[in-house]
Amino acid sequence: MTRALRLGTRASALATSQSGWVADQLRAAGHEVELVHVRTEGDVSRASLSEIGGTGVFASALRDALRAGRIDLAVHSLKDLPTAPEPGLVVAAVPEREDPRDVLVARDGLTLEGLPAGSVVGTGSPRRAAQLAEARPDLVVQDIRGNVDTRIGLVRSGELDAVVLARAGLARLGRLEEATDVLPLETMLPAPGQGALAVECAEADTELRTLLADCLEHAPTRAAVEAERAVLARLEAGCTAPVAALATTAMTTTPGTPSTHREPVRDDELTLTVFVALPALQGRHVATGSSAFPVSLGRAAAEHLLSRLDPVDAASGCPAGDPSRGSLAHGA
Ligand SMILES: NCc1[nH]cc(CCC(=O)O)c1CC(=O)O
Repeated sequence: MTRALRLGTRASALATSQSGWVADQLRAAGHEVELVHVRTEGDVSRASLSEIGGTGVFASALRDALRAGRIDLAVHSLKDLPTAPEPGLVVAAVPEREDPRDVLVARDGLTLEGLPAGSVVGTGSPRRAAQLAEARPDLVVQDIRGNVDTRIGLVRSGELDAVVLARAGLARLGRLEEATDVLPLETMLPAPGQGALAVECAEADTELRTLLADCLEHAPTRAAVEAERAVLARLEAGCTAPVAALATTAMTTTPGTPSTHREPVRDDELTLTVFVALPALQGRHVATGSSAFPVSLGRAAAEHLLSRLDPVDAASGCPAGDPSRGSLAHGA
């Protein structure tokens, strides 16, 4: 294939770095790649993620550009991608995932344990807020928005004592040394898909799909994120809730993996840990299954958690009396 590939990217530092990495991989395989900047509502709006539609705000403009044929491929943070399949488009490749853990960026090099009671920790993510409240009920969690630079700036300016960020994002920005603590998985389970990228193109572009899969696909990561996203797809129907999920195979071993997350020894086995903090359903669940059927594993884990709900409300996936509606705000 000799055509020059137009790779659509958001202008943010994180998006540019992720897209640049994918472009470099493709160029190393001998393909010509041009970066095309696309503006999205998620970059422009100062409103909270749930106010501007929750999931998908970062992806929609790139998807419009793909459908219009203005670009050939787009790179998304997998955790920002809605779970519903997008008609006409396909995730042609899921590259090998970065370390999926969250980190703390705190004043004075403090760790989560070292933060004094009453310290103010910023996050815009209900998933992170729920787990912080569990680990350190004596901290004050403050809702924040903005890109990685803005969020770290709130610590540097003294407005906040700390922020929680994805380690992968800092790594991609070359700012990992600013992390003051890597949060263990038993304290802070990441968002489904965290640390992984999705490379999307037109479903009909079979030539490009093959090229992207050959250059970029990492099968163990694909299986893991499919299991994680199947949990999300089953639980997000109708309620705004903090959901964390991480699946690993022997080939995606994460440092600091807790003993509750039984690390599989076989490549064809997937271990999935799920954390949910609905008002009526708090808990963790660990399941193991074949990596050949990741969606079944994820769905079964979600069903197991839902079976703990009141049977009347289990059908909607929402706890009794939960007034919240709309898509799940798992964007960060
Ligand atoms: N919610 C925004 C977002 N989307 C992807 C990343 C980081 C990279 C990744 O997790 O893949 C971040 C920043 C963060 O959560 O700290």
